[in-house]
Amino acid sequence: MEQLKLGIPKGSLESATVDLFKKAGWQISISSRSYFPTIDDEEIKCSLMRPQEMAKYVERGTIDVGIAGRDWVRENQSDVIELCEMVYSKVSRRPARWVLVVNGDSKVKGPEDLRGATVSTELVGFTKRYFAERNIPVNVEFSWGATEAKVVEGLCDAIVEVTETGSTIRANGLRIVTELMESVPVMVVNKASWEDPWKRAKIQQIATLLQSALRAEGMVGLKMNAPGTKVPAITAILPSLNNPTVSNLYNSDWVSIESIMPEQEVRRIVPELLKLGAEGIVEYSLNKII
Ligand SMILES: Nc1ncnc2c1ncn2[C@@H]1O[C@H](COP(=O)(O)OP(=O)(O)OP(=O)(O)O)[C@@H](O)[C@H]1O
Ligand SMILES: O=P(O)(O)OC[C@H]1O[C@H](OP(=O)(O)OP(=O)(O)O)[C@H](O)[C@@H]1O
Ligand SMILES: [Mg+2]
Repeated sequence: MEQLKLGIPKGSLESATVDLFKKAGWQISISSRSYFPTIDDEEIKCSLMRPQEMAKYVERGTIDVGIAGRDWVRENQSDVIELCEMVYSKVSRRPARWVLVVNGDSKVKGPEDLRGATVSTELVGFTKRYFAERNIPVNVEFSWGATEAKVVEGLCDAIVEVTETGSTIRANGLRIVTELMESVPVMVVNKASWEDPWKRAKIQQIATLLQSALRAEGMVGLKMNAPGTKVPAITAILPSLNNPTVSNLYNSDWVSIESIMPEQEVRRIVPELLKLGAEGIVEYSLNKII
């Protein structure tokens, strides 16, 4: 039987990725010391890999497809297909940002003020390219982690670090000078695997379902009954993906109206719907929007 080799990012994105697969319809279980998670789909074989190395293994064909932050895919400059992006992070649904950071009391206003300075980061290649493109000579030093502490301790003049909520930067009394790049998880595919019809179909199945699970987040369905005469007024104010669905109620001049919308719109729209004569309003949650 054919099998698709799939790389799951170990570390910051690990549990968010497993949660997303669950919403998409696959149960992945990771036992504590094994690097080969089990998945309830015999057509897939999972491996846990560091996102820093994911694109390299995809390029070589060790795995067919992997999920890793775009930051590390760029850093590696690997020859892979970046099939799609998926906007999720460690704790939120916002992109992670790589930022240039200095001490709160530093006088640095922009990257140009860092001529001759030492910049510490895990993302060495990208950071070197960033300063070189701007003709700013800096000494970029590789950091194994806990990078924020280095600028606090005076081991460097600035750092380039990833931030999501900003709480690490705040907790260390640091200041963002500028943003260098936004990063979201991307699905990267081996070029030969993409030419294999079976693998391509399987990869597309996974990508579609992951995307549709993400798309459904924060969205709800709203359904109501209303007098037929009110359809123009109600549909005019009702948010929807395309257009609301309107269907006839049996033996009645009332209709049923149904629409998909962001959950936060509901509290605004319900009083207006009631004013327009809607009744029996039902809100329901969605698993996927395909
Ligand atoms: N706090 C965060 N919020 C959102 N994304 C993050 C966060 N930290 C890391 N990432 C993303 O996760 C991926 C891996 O990050 P990173 O290189 O920091 O490794 P890690 O998984 O956090 O492991 P480690 O604990 O060694 O730092 C990157 O693509 C990065 O953009
Ligand atoms: O803006 P925030 O939400 O505070 O996130 C930023 C922090 O998250 C990452 O650390 P991680 O959790 O990967 O721990 P690490 O020190 O092991 O890298 C990153 O290296 C920052 O330190
Ligand atoms: Mg980290």
